[in-house]
Amino acid sequence: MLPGLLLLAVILCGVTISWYWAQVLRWADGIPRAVPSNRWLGNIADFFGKSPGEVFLVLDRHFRQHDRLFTFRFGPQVAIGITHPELVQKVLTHPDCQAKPDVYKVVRLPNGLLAAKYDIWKMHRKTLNSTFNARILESFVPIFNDCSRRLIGRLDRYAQSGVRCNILEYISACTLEMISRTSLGGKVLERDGAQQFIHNLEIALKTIGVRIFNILLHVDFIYQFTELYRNEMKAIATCQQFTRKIIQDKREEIARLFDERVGSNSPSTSEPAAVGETPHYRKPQIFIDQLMKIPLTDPGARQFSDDEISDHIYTMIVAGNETSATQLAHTCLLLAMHPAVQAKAHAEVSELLCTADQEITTDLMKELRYIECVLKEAMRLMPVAPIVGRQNLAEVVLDGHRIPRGSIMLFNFYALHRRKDVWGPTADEFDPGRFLDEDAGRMRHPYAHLPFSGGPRGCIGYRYAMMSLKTLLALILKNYELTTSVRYEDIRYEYQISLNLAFPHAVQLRRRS
Ligand code: HEM
Repeated sequence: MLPGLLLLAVILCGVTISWYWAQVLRWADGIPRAVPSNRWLGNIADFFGKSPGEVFLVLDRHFRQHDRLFTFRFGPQVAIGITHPELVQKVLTHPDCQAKPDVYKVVRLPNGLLAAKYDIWKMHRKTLNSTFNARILESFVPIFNDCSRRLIGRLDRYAQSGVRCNILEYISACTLEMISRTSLGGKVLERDGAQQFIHNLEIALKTIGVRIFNILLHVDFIYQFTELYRNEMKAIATCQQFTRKIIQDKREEIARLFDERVGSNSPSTSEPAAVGETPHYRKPQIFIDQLMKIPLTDPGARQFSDDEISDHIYTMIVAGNETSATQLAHTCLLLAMHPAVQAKAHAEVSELLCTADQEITTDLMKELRYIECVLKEAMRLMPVAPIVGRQNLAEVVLDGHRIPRGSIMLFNFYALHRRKDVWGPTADEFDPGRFLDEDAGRMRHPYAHLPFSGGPRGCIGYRYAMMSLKTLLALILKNYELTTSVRYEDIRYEYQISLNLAFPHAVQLRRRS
């Protein structure tokens, strides 16, 4: 009798839950579904037990199979894949779709732009936009040049020995130096504890990459019992000790400068030139200084706390270093695989740069048009941040479907960048020339090429990235010819914190005379 009643209770529960799910998810019924999909589990089987690289391939397949939008189901949780440039634009620019899904919390920087909740993000983004203006970025040009030259020096031993080199390792060290110097100051890597800081930063970044692809580790209760968690906490504590000291020193320095200035009434060398003079900063406008001076330069803005400053600095490092380094390493590999394109890019650099040690100024960067096309094309084919997510804070209507508040929307820029209806039959080929064709550019949908995402929550550092990467690529090509034995058709991906390769970026370097 009792087992019979229990069975009946289980069946009733199952039917009730099933009915309830069906009611809750009714809004999604008219939207095409990713298949195969199980009635109860949805698409979980498609993702379960797969490596991050395999998850990426599954996502790519689903996004390519749907022209406009579709749903994934993970049990009762629904995510909407947005595939058509028109809808991508609508969502990314929609004022009610600027929040991020919960998964971003693994970044652990609640005040940083990348992962902040909508209200915090809105307030901070408005203030931080000014710290990336054209004049401030121009003040970083000497740092971009200096770091790029140091990279060229470090690569020289590979050119001399002819040994293959994993160019990503060297580029990563260089972009970390750039971002550290522009966000924390010129001498930051000479401070006590700098090597430990770099080492622990790498641990913290790798942890984000591991955790983000393991759904079980998203549950804080489970994660806190793992060794990964303990290592992450130790790494974060060491990094924070390092930056806290810098913040403290900076606060004292700024207070001292302010007192001196009030006393002597003299202008600071780091202030912009007076009206009528060339608008140009005489020394790099370091990010941490900008954050601390905000209440001085904008009396309406409130002062950031130490925690907020720390989160903003780490966010710039997390969002800016690995992405820039990996993107440039992909570009170098693509150029090594395509000698004719490399020759054309080198010809442009040779024409514009008379000597190997000529400074790459902002004016010169504007003239490096083909180099820009090469970078854009590499970002199209191998975008390092291909999957991003948004959550809507109010109902939105997409293609006539009412998407309820709190839904998760996913974008796959890798699939978007290879749509044949946008990019033509050669969509999978590496052809930077397609960005030179202005007519074709005008015809193309503005949201068909989104390596930096788009809308108000797109990358704040895209101009910084383009300037630093142009400088690096121009100097690499001026000094070296790149070759590789890796074939374009053999490219396989691994997904870490960014879209990486399943094998090293192995290139051979030959010094150009
Ligand atoms: C090739 C280099 C880069 C690529 C491909 C890239 C790409 C992206 C993408 C796709 C997003 C949107 C992420 C999302 O919505 O989840 C993003 C956001 C962001 N990026 Fe970049 N990025 C690059 C370099 C940089 C640099 C150099 C910095 C800083 C110096 C930076 C700082 C940020 C920040 C702070 C955000 C969050 C913006 C917000 O939510 O308001 N990025 N980036």
